[in-house]
Amino acid sequence: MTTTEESIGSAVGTRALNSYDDWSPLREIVVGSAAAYREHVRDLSFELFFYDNLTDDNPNRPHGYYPQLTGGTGEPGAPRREAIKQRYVDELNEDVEGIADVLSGMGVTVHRPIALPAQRPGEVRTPAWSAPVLPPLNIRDNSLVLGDEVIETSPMLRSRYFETQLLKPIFMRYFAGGARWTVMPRPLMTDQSFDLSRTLGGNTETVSASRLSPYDVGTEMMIDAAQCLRLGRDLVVNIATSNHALGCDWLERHLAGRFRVHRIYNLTDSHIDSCVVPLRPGVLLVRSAQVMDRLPAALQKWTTIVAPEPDASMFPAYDDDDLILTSPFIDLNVLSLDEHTVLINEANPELGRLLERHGFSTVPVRHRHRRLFGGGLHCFTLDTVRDGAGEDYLM
Ligand SMILES: NC(=[NH2+])NCCC[C@H](N)C(=O)O
Repeated sequence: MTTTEESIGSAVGTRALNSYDDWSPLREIVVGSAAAYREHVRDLSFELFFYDNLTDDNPNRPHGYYPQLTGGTGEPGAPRREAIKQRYVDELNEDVEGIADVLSGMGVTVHRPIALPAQRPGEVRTPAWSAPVLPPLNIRDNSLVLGDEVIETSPMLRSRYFETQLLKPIFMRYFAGGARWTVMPRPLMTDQSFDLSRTLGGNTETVSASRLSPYDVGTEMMIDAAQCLRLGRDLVVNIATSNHALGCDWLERHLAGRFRVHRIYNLTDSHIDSCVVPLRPGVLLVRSAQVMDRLPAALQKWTTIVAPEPDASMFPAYDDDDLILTSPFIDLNVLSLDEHTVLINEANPELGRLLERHGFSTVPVRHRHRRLFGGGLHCFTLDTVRDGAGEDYLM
């Protein structure tokens, strides 16, 4: 049954929060919501977060000026806003709802975030800045479920600063059922909070124009849950900036004695799940064989399945003014229902055949615009209950 409205405070119908890995039998999951998606707001945090995609994945757009740290046209600091075609939003909604139905049809309890109201999606406001709210679509990014605990991670995008508030009824229910519930320190997130070193040089201009604010405190911790690979009692964390490193310091101290944290550096700009996804103990789906060189030694012994080379024909054709926000490797961002069954994008049958050759069953689902909305099947889902425990898989 798809639960659209949670009865606040009641734990009835919800098992205890328990999710340590990406592969053990899935019982409960949150599926994101794209309702009221309208536009991209090109503020500093957006430009930095999508820097690699903006420069690498939009070949037909002029990209000599990313990131545009001055805030673009108009009043200094006012970010450029770019509308997203309504057809894409409608098709995305159709696909996400279809996937929620597939999951509940397979006996998984599906929870949904509070959907943004279409007419008044609202603003995020802090003393230092404001930004339009982004819908809670890629909910993998800001909530890290580690066993019986959910950690709301320190966000990196201003428009997502309070995204986890939209998961509140769900977290309240797990809390009522005994879960630990933790919020990482929230950054002040002024321009000066960001480590710009990855994005300096090359195509970058006007870095000196990043603005001063009375709320500047220097570099702050900012890290996404989607930078972490969950492997029972081990956590592999991808670090590409000093913002991430501070976030990882926090995670390591918070989890000491319960989980082992392994740092890896610059596997990718941030999220790890279009580079490597574990399919079962001992088996990793990877973007390329080189990914293995950056993983902890114990993981290098695991078998790898290298995802098929992406092919443009697997994606819809987009116009030059459609912003592409993922790499073409996004289809390896699969969701496992158990150690043998993997939800995959139906547009990538080659991946399906490859997984089947390795003994997996696949469930193909439609998700057309994953490149426009920054995430695949793993990104817009958050598994809250699986059977697995905090085992040591890295012995
Ligand atoms: N959890 C996520 N939102 N993951 C999406 C990762 C996409 C990745 N940045 C890419 O361009 O391939």
